[in-house]
This record gives sequence, structure tokens and C-alpha cells, in this order.
Amino acid sequence: MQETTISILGAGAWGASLANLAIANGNRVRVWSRRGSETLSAVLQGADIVLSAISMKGVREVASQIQSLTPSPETIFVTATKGLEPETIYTPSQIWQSCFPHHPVVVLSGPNLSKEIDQSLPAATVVASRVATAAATVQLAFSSSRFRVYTNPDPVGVELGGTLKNVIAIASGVCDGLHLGTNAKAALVTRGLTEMVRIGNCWGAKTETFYGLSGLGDLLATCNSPLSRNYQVGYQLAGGETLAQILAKLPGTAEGVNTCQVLVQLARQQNIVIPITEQVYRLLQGEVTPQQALDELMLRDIKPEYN
Ligand SMILES: NC(=O)C1=CN([C@@H]2O[C@H](COP(=O)(O)OP(=O)(O)OC[C@H]3O[C@@H](n4cnc5c(N)ncnc54)[C@H](OP(=O)(O)O)[C@@H]3O)[C@@H](O)[C@H]2O)C=CC1
Ligand SMILES: O=C(CO)COP(=O)(O)O
Repeated sequence: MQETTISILGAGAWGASLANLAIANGNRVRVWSRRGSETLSAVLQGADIVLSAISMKGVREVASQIQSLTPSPETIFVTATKGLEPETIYTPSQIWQSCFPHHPVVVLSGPNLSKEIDQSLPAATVVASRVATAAATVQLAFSSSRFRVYTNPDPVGVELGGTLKNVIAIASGVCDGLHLGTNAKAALVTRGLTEMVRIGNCWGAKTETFYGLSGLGDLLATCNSPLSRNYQVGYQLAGGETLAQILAKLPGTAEGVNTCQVLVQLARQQNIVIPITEQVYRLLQGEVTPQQALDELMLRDIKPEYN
């Protein structure tokens, strides 16, 4: 296998898992963390691929720092973050691309609960870019018998699948926490996917992308797994804990909490109908109880399934 030099930014759960996958494939891998001893400049030296697994709140800051280091024009930037920037409503790949307009940017996203990947359980993911050769390079660097990597030409669609499903995963945690049953869960996930497509189309994402691994695939994984931090937030809200209590003890980042706020702001500006996301927002704000949110959704005006 061709040896590639990969610099991974962020030594959280997902950064560490991706580093291990890349090392196992024989790549030269360096990991940067703001808490570590190595400088960003040293870790980026000679990198063919710079992969960011930084949580949303740190992406802009780190991308700006790298701008001043003028990386080689061949460097491929890969983003594995699943969130939205509140001030600009940019996705992480849009931030990277705006900071590095002449570099290829690749999105890596899929049903990839890091704890399962750390146990070497099989998983699949998607690497998406407008630059097909860049996606192929990343595919080759990460593909193995336990991690199957597909390419895709719709980066924003792939990225939004991973980002938008986090809000539905919170709702799914509530659904299971209230013991609403399998029919309710199926309805929630299916109508959640409809909301994801509706929002995604505003960004110009392709509808079909949401029916792939990075959309439906990741939706199924996170809506059905207690390993998902977003699911855990919903489950614990259903148990009567406050958001502040839950976040204080949550292991790592639940991006869906901030994503939900950004989506509601966008939907209100652009008249997009996203009732599940609206109810998750109201629940996170403490404006409704889980039972009230459920009643609001069930008692909406009756309508055709598609319109
Ligand atoms: N865990 C998973 O299963 C998966 C996670 N993701 C996505 O990957 C992203 C990271 O998730 P995860 O690793 O689980 O989260 P963690 O909370 O475990 O790690 C977040 C990482 O981001 C770093 N970070 C945050 N803010 C800054 C900043 N301002 N400057 C530098 N570094 C910063 C943290 O550094 P520090 O430790 O110093 O705070 C940490 O290394 C999220 O967007 C998540 O949705 C995607 C797929 C799977
Ligand atoms: O995105 C993920 C799996 O694909 C991880 O989900 P959580 O961030 O909810 O843990």
C-alpha cells in the first residue's frame, strides 16, 4: 500500500479512532492536539493529508491558524466534523474551503460510532469531494478489511447527512427514554429523514445523498445506539434531567445541541417546515416537556405524506 503522510487535528474520540485506522494501514501519522507538546507547524510538516476531527466550536480558529502557516498547495484537507457554524451557517467543509480556496477539501462522514471502530468492528464510510482524485487518495489511505470507504461527488450532502441526523438522534433518545415503541421510532426516523432532505436541499445537496451511508446510514446508527452522545442527551432529557446536568457529565461532544439552534434560525428565516427539529429545540430550551413535544408532533394538522 502507498505510504501517505497524514496529520490529524484533534485528539478526541474520533481523531484518535481515525489515527489508529490510518496507522494500521501503514501511513505516517501525526496527531495534533491543543493540549499536546508539538506545535501545529511541526505536525503539519510534509503532510499529504490534513484531517480535522475537531469539534465544531474549534474549526474556524484552527483553520485560521493553519492559513498563516501556508501549507503546500498539494495538501488535501479532510473534515470529519459534524456541525454548523452559528454565525455564518457554514458547514465545516465550507469553512475549510473558504480558508483554502485552492486546496482540495474532502468530507469524511458515515455511520461511524468511534467506540465500535476502536473495537475493530467492521464499518463503512464516505469520502466526498468535488476533486475526485483527492477523494480517491483519502479512500486509499483509510480503506481496509474493517473500514470500507466509498467515494461520493456531493461533499455538502455527505456532510449534512452526518450533521442533521444528530438532531434526530436527540429526538430518538427521547423516544426510547419515553418507551414509545418501535412504531413510533420508525415514524420519527422516517419523518426525520424527510426534514434532513428538506434542509439539505437549501444548501444544494442532492436528495439521493441522504438515502446513502452518510444520511440514512448514519441516521440509523445514531438513532439506535446508546453509544451516540446525541442519543444519550435525548434519553436523559426524557428521564427528567436538565440539559445543563446532562452536558456536565457527557463524555465528549453532542453537536446536535448547537446544530438544532442553527437549523431553527435558518428554518424561521427561510420558511422551511421542520417540526421535529422545532420540538427538539423547544425541549432543549426548556420550553416544553418531552411529553408535550410528542403531543405537539402527533396533533399537527393532518396532511398528505408528500408535499
Ligand atoms: N465520536 C464519534 O463517534 C464521532 C464523532 N464525529 C464528529 O467528530 C467531531 C469530534 O468528535 P469527538 O472526537 O467525538 O469529540 P471530542 O469532544 O472527543 O473531541 C473534540 C476534539 O476537538 C478539539 N477542540 C475543540 N475545540 C478546539 C479548539 N478551539 N482548538 C483546538 N482543538 C479543539 C478537542 O480538543 P481538547 O481535547 O483540547 O478540548 C478535542 O480534541 C464532532 O464534530 C463529532 O460530531 C464524527 C463521527 C464519529
Ligand atoms: O456521528 C456519530 C456516529 O456516526 C457519532 O454520534 P454522536 O456524536 O452522537 O456520538
